[in-house]
Amino acid sequence: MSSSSKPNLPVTNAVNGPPNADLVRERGAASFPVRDLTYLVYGGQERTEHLERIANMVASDPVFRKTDRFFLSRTEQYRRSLEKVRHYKELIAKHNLHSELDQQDLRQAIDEDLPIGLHVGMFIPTIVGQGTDEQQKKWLPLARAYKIIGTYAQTELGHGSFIRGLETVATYDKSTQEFVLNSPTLTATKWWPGALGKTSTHCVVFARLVISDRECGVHPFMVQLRSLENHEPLKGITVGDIGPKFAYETMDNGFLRFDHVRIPRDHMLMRFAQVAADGTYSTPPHSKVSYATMVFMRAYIIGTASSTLAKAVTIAVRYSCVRKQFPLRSGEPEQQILNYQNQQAALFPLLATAYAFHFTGNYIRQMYSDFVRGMRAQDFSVLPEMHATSAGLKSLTTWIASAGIETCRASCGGHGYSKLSGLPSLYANYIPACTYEGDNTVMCFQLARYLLKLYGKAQAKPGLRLPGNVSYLEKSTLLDERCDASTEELWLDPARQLHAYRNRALRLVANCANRLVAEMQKGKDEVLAVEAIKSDMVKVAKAHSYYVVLNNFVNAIEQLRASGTSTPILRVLKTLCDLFALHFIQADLGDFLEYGYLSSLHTEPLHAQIRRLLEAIRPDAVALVDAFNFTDHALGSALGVHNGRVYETLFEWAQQEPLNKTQVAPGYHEYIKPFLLAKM
Ligand SMILES: CC(C)(COP(=O)(O)OP(=O)(O)OC[C@H]1O[C@@H](n2cnc3c(N)ncnc32)[C@H](O)[C@@H]1OP(=O)(O)O)[C@@H](O)C(=O)NCCC(=O)NCCSC(=O)CCCCCCCCCCCCCCC(=O)O
Ligand SMILES: Cc1cc2nc3c(=O)[nH]c(=O)nc-3n(C[C@H](O)[C@H](O)[C@H](O)COP(=O)(O)OP(=O)(O)OC[C@H]3O[C@@H](n4cnc5c(N)ncnc54)[C@H](O)[C@@H]3O)c2cc1C
Repeated sequence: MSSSSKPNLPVTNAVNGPPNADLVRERGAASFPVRDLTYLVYGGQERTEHLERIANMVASDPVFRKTDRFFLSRTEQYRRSLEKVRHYKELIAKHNLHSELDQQDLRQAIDEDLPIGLHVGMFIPTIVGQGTDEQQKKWLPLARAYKIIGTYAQTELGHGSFIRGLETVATYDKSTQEFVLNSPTLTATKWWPGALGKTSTHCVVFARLVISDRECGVHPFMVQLRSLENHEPLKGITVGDIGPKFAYETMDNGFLRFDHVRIPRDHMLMRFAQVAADGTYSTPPHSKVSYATMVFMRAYIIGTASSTLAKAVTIAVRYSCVRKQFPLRSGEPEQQILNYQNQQAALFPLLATAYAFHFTGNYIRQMYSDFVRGMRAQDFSVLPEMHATSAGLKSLTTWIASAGIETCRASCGGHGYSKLSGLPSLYANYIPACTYEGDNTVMCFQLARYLLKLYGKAQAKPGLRLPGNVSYLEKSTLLDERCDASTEELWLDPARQLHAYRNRALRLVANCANRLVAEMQKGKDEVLAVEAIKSDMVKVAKAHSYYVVLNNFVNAIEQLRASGTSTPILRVLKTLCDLFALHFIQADLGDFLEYGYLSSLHTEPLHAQIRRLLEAIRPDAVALVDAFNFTDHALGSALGVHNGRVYETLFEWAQQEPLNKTQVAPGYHEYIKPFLLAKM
């Protein structure tokens, strides 16, 4: 079956001409209507078409071009991203894109780490989440109109993960009703906040509140950094860019120091904790409520893992259909490299994962909006589950997506190493997601700690009912159960797949809990006992998060079946879900073998079934990446162009290399000529 209708996307940046014949053939052979899968991914036909209109507008606008980015200096890249911000604002006005969703769609289509990312992603959400109604009334209209530009300044030179260790101080001065912000040490310098260095006029600063020598913990404060007239830093403020990074060149990550800077009392964001004029402090209803913006951002990051990985896979799969190496037998035509099993084994599990993470993103969005609804009604009961689940999923998804991009790059051979493939910058710009918004390992401890607590409670109180995704912790009898998937067919049963993931997670939690007790029996207190099981805690968090991802994928397919989704789409999603489930068992086989859950009786059919799934996906591979519907602009890759004119595009883009501006190399006269022409 061919696609039901053609995607309405322009082929920008790629070299025009007849499309690559192999890609055309692959597209014609898809077993499902590609367009319908696109609608499913983006939430329906109307929404897809709306996104396409915005994507087309961006892709055809020269201000948003990306093809020159590799040839610009850091400063030029920063300037270009500011130019894009200005143009983004012009387009909002010109096309009446005043809703938040429209603006988000436009930013996503621009597809660059713009220096307003923190403004919309953390500054505004912190005002919304932590500001009183009056504070919101004062700052939100200014922020939304970009009359002020803000960021989120929490991390310091000396501390990032350990928030309670932050050193910036906000001392309340009752006599003037002001807070005095100060950076008492070098390590108190704010360091890393995006757009802090050169762009922001304001920021939310996290500082330890001190009232009459009493420490009241870390709280958020609104601080103006730069003049709104001439952008000069205000008195007492030292601010600048932190210098070269692994990538992320368009973003001015910054440093910031305060020398006794005074701000009015109503500049502390006081929705949950308050300081009265006389210095009376009212504690927040939950001690971690001021961390809520981070939870929001982690949920957002989980949502973007799918699209980022999907981009890398789209590039690698399309290229692998165009690229040919070796005939199988002499005299035969050369093979598309995607026909090789090893290439499929590298790329198809990542394709399956990109779809799996799509449903994880939907799940966490839903969980987050339930949590916000609760918070508005002063109900913080969901916070621990929300925090733990998002911390674990943020870690698992960003780790897999980062490693996956690199796998895609390596799968493109030499051309993958060219920046023109788009993959090196995709990787370099994405990997900090494993660090920012909570170092992944540190985040895993949070989830593991939550699971260990619940497991302990369930052990102590048989019959206790735990919430959905963690309810397996109640069932210690599960530990005695073994896998019974002794045929290839049985491995396709979602109940058996989920059983394996649940069993592994429970085993690791139980094992960790036992080790904790054993360490304490050896004489360690709880703190030191936890230190002795930390690497196991990371495994626990990952195992649980894998289970959550698979459970959501399985549930999503069931819901789609119930809502009448067509058989060809259900079939292909089920194949992807199976591959996701079986691949990650294969990848962590040791976990399952170690406790005798699996034996070679099960592993042989497991491996065989995975090979069959790779074969089943092969004819649909191009259609499955096409369904993500990326424009050439979004991919920014000569290897991933929709029309498959890979070599033509690579050749043309390489001509832009500044070294090619002259036939004779710069430096020839000084450095090459002397030895070439030297007498022997
Ligand atoms: C969690 C910590 C590691 C530890 O915190 P503490 O030391 O304070 O706590 P304890 O370990 O003692 O735990 C006590 C207790 O509290 C629980 N807890 C902890 N945190 C939370 C929480 N958040 N919610 C609920 N509960 C919490 C904990 O579990 C314990 O419970 P029990 O006692 O019951 O066991 C903490 O210190 C921490 O979070 N550290 C990590 C620091 C961090 O994440 N920093 C982030 C800085 S900001 C940043 O990095 C920004 C990066 C942004 C990068 C740019 C992104 C791209 C821009 C995109 C823009 C998107 C725009 C949006 C889209 C668009 O519109 O375009
Ligand atoms: C590109 C980028 C953008 C950023 N943007 C912002 C921003 O806008 N605003 C902002 O405030 N911050 C920002 N940050 C900072 C970021 O949030 C922190 O770097 C991050 O939270 C990690 O903290 P850290 O640097 O202190 O790491 P560290 O905690 O020093 O981690 C170093 C190592 O120590 C390990 N470790 C730490 N604690 C423990 C422990 N208790 N037990 C065992 N191991 C441990 C970690 O696992 C890691 O391997 C950004 C960072 C980057 C890279």
